[in-house]
Amino acid sequence: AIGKSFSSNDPILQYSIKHSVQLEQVQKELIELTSRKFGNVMMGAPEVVQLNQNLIRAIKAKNILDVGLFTGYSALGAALAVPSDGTVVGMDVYSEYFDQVGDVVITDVNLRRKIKTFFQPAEITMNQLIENGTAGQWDFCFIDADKKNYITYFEQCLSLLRSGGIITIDNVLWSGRIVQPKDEMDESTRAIDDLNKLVANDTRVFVSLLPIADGLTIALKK
Ligand SMILES: C[S@@+](CC[C@H](N)C(=O)[O-])C[C@H]1O[C@@H](n2cnc3c(N)ncnc32)[C@H](O)[C@@H]1O
Repeated sequence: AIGKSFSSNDPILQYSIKHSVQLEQVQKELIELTSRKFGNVMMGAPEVVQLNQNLIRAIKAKNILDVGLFTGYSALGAALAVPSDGTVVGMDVYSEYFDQVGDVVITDVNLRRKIKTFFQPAEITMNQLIENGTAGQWDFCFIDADKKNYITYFEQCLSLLRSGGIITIDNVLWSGRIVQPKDEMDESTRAIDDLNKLVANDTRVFVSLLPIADGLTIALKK
């Protein structure tokens, strides 16, 4: 039953969603406008974003990195879960998606001001955060951008996180393509497989790989 709840009719998955996912009005509006303008293929699954929110609440996270902003669904979830002085750094190479959706539906100023956007390659933004002396000061990081840079993002997030902070990584099962023979994999599949192998053997983190949605890894920094 691997797949996002948006695109799978699996009855057990739909039962799980029906008995757990709770969306605020602003999240429903963001999903609706994203689907209408850009489709929902790139959008984070509600079950993943809500799990992120619950992890954020559990560790009392305040400072969040959102690697792959798109229209803002995962960033909005994080902004709803952090306290009023929390910050969510949203990173994307394109501003159009967020300009046309997140910025339109997130009208509550207290919510909107928590989200800071950086429209350039995420690798550059995170290098700047490291150069600015904020390594070790971030609480939670969601990696959901271009797959070929996943190992780079994992290393940067690990530098930026405090001990006890959490990284979640989306699409680690890549619609099941992850179990193909290595020589049949395309560049993205290979990059995700390389990351999965690295994380599984990484003594700097405690790890879980959950087969929910398109596969989600949870890595807790020791
Ligand atoms: C799967 S979408 C993110 C979905 C989002 N997290 C959500 O919950 O809806 C991936 C995003 O990564 C962005 N992206 C691609 N390459 C990037 C890069 N080098 N740096 C930052 N963002 C990038 C894409 O433009 C796209 O908007």
